[in-house]
Amino acid sequence: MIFEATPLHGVYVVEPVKREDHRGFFARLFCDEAFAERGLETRFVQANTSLSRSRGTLRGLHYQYGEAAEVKLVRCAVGALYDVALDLRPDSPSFGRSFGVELQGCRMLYVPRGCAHGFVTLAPNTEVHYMVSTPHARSHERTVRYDDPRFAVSWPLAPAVISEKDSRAPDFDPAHHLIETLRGLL
Ligand SMILES: Cc1cn([C@H]2C[C@H](O)[C@@H](COP(=O)(O)OP(=O)(O)O[C@H]3O[C@@H](C)C(=O)[C@@H](O)[C@H]3O)O2)c(=O)[nH]c1=O
Repeated sequence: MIFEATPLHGVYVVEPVKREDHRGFFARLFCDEAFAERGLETRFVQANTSLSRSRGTLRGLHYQYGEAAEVKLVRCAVGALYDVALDLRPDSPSFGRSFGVELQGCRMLYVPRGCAHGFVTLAPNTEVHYMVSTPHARSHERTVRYDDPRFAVSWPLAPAVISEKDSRAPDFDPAHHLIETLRGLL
């Protein structure tokens, strides 16, 4: 597996190595040893999937705070998407910056604790699969609005479909977004 560093501390684009033959290919999507060698999370407790019917469906930017902070390993299983990590760790050298990458095929994004995550779909009927390191904790969820002026995330297209929760997320406020609970996660 190839781990490409990004401008965000601890965020990696993960490229599985494909072993090709006349049938097609084989690739590892997760390898405990390869992740452990790089000090990355190896314990995932949930594998999630979502289907977005329309191109331009935007989900995010979501994270869990405090003890519920979670690592995500995200892959687009069907279709294509533009995946974004936003660094909310106050003590991170890349605090406040975002990184986006197109995911399709085997390419994945590793999103560490303390980063918010979201995506916009680039094709109809896009299916996302992602593993998370901490159980879902509704009481510890926060959303940064996709168009929050504080972060000015650059999206490749305007959202055509978005949940009410995501469109109504309040403007960034360190107290509401509890970013102090994301200190010390580096
Ligand atoms: C995330 C999650 C949601 N749910 C429920 C809550 C709700 O009824 C329904 C849909 O939830 P949401 O609207 O939050 O789904 P969605 O907007 O797809 O949320 C996801 O967005 C992406 C960007 C992420 O990074 C994920 O961690 C997750 O937050 O599923 C669970 O039961 N378990 C879970 O782990």
